[in-house]
Amino acid sequence: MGTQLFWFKRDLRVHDNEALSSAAAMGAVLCVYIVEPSYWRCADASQRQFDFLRECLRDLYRQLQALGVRLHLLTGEVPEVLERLHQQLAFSHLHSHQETGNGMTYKRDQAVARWCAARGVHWQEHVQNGVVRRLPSRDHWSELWSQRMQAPQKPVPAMTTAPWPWDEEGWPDWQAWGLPADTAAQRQRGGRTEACRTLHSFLNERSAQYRGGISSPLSAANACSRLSPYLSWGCLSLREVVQATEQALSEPRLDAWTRKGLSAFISRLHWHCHFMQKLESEPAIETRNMHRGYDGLREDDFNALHFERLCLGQTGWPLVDACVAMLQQTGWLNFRMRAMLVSVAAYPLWLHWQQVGHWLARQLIDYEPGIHWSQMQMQSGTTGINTTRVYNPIKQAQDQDPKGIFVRRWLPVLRRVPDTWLLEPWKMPASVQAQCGVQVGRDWPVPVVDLQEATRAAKARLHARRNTHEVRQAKQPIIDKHASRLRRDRTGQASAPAAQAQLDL
Ligand SMILES: Cc1cc2nc3c(=O)[nH]c(=O)nc-3n(C[C@H](O)[C@H](O)[C@H](O)COP(=O)(O)OP(=O)(O)OC[C@H]3O[C@@H](n4cnc5c(N)ncnc54)[C@H](O)[C@@H]3O)c2cc1C
Repeated sequence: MGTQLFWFKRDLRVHDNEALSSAAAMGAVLCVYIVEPSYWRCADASQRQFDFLRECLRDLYRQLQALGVRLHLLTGEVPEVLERLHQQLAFSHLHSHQETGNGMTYKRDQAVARWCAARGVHWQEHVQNGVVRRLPSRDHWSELWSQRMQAPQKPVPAMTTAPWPWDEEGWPDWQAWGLPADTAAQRQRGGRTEACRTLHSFLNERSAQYRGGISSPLSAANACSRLSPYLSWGCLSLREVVQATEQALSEPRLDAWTRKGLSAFISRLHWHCHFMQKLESEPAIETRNMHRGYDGLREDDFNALHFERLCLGQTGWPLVDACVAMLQQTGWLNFRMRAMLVSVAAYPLWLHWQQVGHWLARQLIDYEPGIHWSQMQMQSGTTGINTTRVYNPIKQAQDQDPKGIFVRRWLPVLRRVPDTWLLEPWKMPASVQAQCGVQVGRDWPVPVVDLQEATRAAKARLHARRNTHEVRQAKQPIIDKHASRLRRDRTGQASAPAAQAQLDL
């Protein structure tokens, strides 16, 4: 066999890396990571993700070094880089994982396939998780997912390497690309070492808080597993997380509360691939409504002021603005708060999901296009197959942050506002404003719309569309293509098949 080229994508680990094991079994391997300027120019990419990736690659470099193999970094568009490399070193096989990425990576992979065909290079794309390429029907998808998750993990392979034909390249300078600077000072650190530490602390120390702790933004940062960025970048395989959790569940002394929490956690790992499968099966949902009957609903009404207030965290609704502040600093939010942000954007602010989705994606260090765009559409009411969920940010604050601890933590300006006015500071009488030193209009914005009125109007517009004959008629094919065939009970256990399962919040 000739030289095997291994192309790391979002699978930044050597353990349980099916594609790497397969390449190593076929001969001497050259391992590359290609930094693609056109990817980083996409509207859903950001410097905080770029910085996180760099940490992942540093860690991967050390993992490979321990195997006597070097990770080579290259910068450029993938087909051009492959062409340059191939001229120096005629590799026979290209190995990678299948990727369910954004529109740019989808087109890039098509270009790579054409390049491989033209050069006679055999491209082996391996399965990475529970997402099935060219899935004919959703009917048996869950069984396939379980089979893949139960398969044995691939051990770290023994490897031989080939001589590298070029000088080593350095890490590219983000600023030199002229892209906006964006760092998240309190974000998680990248790399498998951190990923394993996080998995270990979740399973051994934090999982008792999972049940009951994941909805409030106060407890969620510790109660949630925090594995999302490591799963998105492939520092951990989904299978190893599923199997480690099952191992923890098999511990006879585990209490019932933690057991239920861990079962619910496994059901979310299932949802990880369930949502990604939607984008894999229909890449267009990144750019257009899943249900075309909702086309034109919000597109022409885009309000730049509403969008600016959302992105700056100046909507005037304290829980929303506190979530934006946390997101800017950490690159992470729990599910309920993400859903609330999108609901506020989609209903009272009446913003189309695409611009909001790009902004939110750039904030997230765990950005996973398949989950993200499916969730954006679901929370905006354009899938046509999910119940409309509208989150009232004032009620959410009463339920999830009743003492205002989270809001005051992330919005120092509100620290001296008395509890009575904390959820609606713009209603504070002038005397209270003077007492606490917060002047409405100067220190705190008045919301751009009346929450109740704007939400009522938005729901009415959406429901008017939903109730038309054409929209109802077009629902079934979407259910057939995308809906889960499992109904889950509150613990996340799969039970009887259902036309459309909803995520337990
Ligand atoms: C508008 C919106 C956008 C989102 N964008 C992303 C995204 O880009 N990347 C991403 O990983 N998650 C996304 N989610 C889902 C969810 O919010 C995050 O997975 C979760 O907050 C990550 O934290 P965790 O790993 O601690 O979660 P845990 O509760 O510990 O869950 C473990 C894992 O299960 C998966 N998971 C959990 N909840 C969901 C869900 N609702 N749908 C699909 N998979 C889930 C994730 O892989 C997660 O890492 C989004 C949700 C919404 C509402």
